[in-house]
Amino acid sequence: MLTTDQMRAAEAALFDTGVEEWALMSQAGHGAAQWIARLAAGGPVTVLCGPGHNGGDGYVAAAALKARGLTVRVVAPISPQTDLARHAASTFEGEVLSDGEGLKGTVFVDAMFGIGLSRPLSHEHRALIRDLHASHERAVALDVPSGVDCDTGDVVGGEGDDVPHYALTLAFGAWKPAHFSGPALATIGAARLVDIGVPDRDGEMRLSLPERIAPPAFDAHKYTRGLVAVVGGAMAGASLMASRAAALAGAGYVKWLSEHDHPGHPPDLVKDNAPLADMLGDERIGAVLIGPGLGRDDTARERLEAAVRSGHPLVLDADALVLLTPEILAAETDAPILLTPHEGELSRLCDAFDVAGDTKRERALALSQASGCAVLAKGADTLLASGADVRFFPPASRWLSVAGSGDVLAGICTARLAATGDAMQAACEAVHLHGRAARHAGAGFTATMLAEAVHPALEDML
Ligand SMILES: NC(=O)C1=CN([C@@H]2O[C@H](COP(=O)(O)OP(=O)(O)OC[C@H]3O[C@@H](n4cnc5c(N)ncnc54)[C@H](O)[C@@H]3O)[C@@H](O)[C@H]2O)[C@@H](O)CC1
Ligand SMILES: [K+]
Repeated sequence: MLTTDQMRAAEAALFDTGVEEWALMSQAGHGAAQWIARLAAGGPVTVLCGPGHNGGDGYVAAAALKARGLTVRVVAPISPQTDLARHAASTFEGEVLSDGEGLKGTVFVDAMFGIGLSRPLSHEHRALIRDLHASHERAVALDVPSGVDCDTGDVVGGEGDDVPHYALTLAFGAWKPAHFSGPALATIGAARLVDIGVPDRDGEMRLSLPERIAPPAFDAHKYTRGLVAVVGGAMAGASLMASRAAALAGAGYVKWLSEHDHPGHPPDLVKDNAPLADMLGDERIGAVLIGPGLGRDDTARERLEAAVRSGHPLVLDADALVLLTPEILAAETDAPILLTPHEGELSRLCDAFDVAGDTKRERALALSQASGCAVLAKGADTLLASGADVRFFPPASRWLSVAGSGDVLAGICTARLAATGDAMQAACEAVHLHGRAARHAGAGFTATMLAEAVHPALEDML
């Protein structure tokens, strides 16, 4: 995944090796045409071409679609402004209109602006896009929906609903942050990457895709598979649900360290209510979760301090994130710590650690660097920051926006942390397991149902 500046640098590096600009544009346009042809299924296509190279890609796609025998019209409210874009336009031998008056068709292709967008869309351009969107059955955006800032996913000078919804967005050469984060997520639709020959380097920002989870080793026993300790608090239900999710996410043994009882306590979950510091002294513990249902009073703070002092790998969620301060973390050892804040908790933590950022990515990175912890910033556009690295995730089921969903995720994170010993790997595996579990749980599920669905999700990922 590349920012606009990194994308331009990657292209420049390719040109330095002798690759022609036209070769890139040609690959982008032809690659796009293949996708558009599928969506058009023989129906008419209208391509809205802008003045720059995004428009150039549009002309190339239009010519390729026409060569396939489709009816293709180009709408170009601004003529091409560079030699390359003019050359691309010259390859399209069909009808070029200056407005979209009365046009109807199957697919509307938005090739107005890409990474070169430099100011808000004019009212005329916004209206043109809206009208073409309405008069076609499906819409495809080339690189990004026009009007979206590639680096942030913000709508430049507008709100999320100023940009219509696209069935498909075709990213050229590399993902941009806008494809997986920010308000643009509501408009992007399915995102697909079109290869234009930009090499895949091991960059700091990447899209995380599900990888196989390692099954237990042949000589595994419950402790080597991961002993998870879930610290409970005043509201026992939340930590109980997290314990259940941890157990189904592959932990060998889950201990519920709770002073309170709960009627839903299953027989296969060991509960221990000896003094917390004693219980956390168990060397065999692979990872500790604290936060769900913890409470925010002095007792809760003492339990959090004991968990941090224990030196075990940690997942801090919910109330633990409300209580956390740099002073509490000062007791930290070298053990990995994963913070799992939602947007409100992330803001609070940024205040507590005295860091700031314009975007969620920048805030999560700043918090990770200030705290030394990995930061899994949850939400519709979940992302993970660790040191300088950022991982984005494909969008998950919207039904995950239910109370207790975060407790389940925290439980899964802790099981994976106990199994892998690596906060970044654990968080990536957990996000995919959580998303997969939501698919198994279907629609309108509760958090308890989601926790149970972690079981078939794990099987999918083996
Ligand atoms: N360099 C290349 O050869 C390649 C370029 N590619 C395509 O080229 C795009 C980037 O091309 P450009 O750098 O030309 O940028 P764009 O085509 O995104 O837009 C730049 C043009 O739009 C104008 N503009 C920007 N914002 C405007 C606004 N709000 N209202 C009116 N005019 C506005 C600028 O003055 C400029 O003429 C990528 O998104 C991608 O689609 C890729 O296909 C890869 C290859
Ligand atoms: K576009």
